[in-house]
Amino acid sequence: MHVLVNAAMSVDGKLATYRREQLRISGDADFARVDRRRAEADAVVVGVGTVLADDPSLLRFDRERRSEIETTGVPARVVADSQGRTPLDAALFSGDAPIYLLTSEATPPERRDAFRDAGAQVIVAGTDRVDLTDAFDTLEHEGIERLLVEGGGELIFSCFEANLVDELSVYIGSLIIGGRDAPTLADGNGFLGSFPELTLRRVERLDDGVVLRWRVENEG
Ligand SMILES: NC(=O)C1=CN([C@@H]2O[C@H](COP(=O)(O)OP(=O)(O)OC[C@H]3O[C@@H](n4cnc5c(N)ncnc54)[C@H](OP(=O)(O)O)[C@@H]3O)[C@@H](O)[C@H]2O)C=CC1
Ligand SMILES: Nc1nc(O)c(N)c(N[C@@H]2O[C@H](COP(=O)(O)O)[C@@H](O)[C@H]2O)n1
Repeated sequence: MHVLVNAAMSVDGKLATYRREQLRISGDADFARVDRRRAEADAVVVGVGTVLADDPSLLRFDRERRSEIETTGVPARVVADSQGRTPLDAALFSGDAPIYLLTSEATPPERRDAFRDAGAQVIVAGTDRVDLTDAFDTLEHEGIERLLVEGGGELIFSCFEANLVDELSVYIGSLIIGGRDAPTLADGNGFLGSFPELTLRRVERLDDGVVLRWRVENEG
């Protein structure tokens, strides 16, 4: 499986304000670039924090790009949600794209059934928190080869921590958001001593910002 993390952040590294409300950081050209990345993906994944904050549908993608790469259908939508906090009326449950709920044993069986009834395929990996390595393996067995991780900061950190990321692209918008409690590109507990190693591959000016793309030098 190839895992690309893509997000938009301010100059000071924030994904949103301290209120954790959805914020438009990308300009039109960058949103068009994101649509192309989604079109190239088999699935797009977000954390439940993003679902609760943004209620994304994740259905926007460049259909022409998708047909150019001869991929049919709609990219699947995936949520990492250890305790089953995703609302059953979330926008993710609308539309035809397949939905995967990655969860843990902490979600009661009846709640898992409710997600199935709402149309999701439920993947249980981990005891208290989603074990992303196991969950991504299961997605791969389901035929997902190209996975786009959109955030937020907690999920992105965990993907790096589990050594699951192959590429990172970040749009840096020309604004300062500030706030010690605002989500950043990689939150979690933070690394100490051993940091993920990145190689800068591309720098592109877009809208009033810049897109940077790195390859991640994974261990092993
Ligand atoms: N600018 C941008 O490009 C983007 C911005 N955002 C913004 O980011 C903010 C949300 O980010 P954030 O609060 O970090 O939330 P996330 O979307 O990263 O979701 C985090 C939650 O996911 C659940 N989760 C399940 N398994 C794992 C795991 N293994 N590792 C980490 N998390 C896991 C956890 O909740 P639980 O334990 O209950 O399962 C956790 O609290 C919003 O403000 C949103 O607008 C989001 C995406 C892109
Ligand atoms: N690339 C990017 N730039 C921004 O400025 C953003 N706010 C986001 N947010 C992500 O897009 C999701 C919403 O997508 P849809 O409206 O459903 O198409 C949101 O949940 C974040 O993951 N991304």
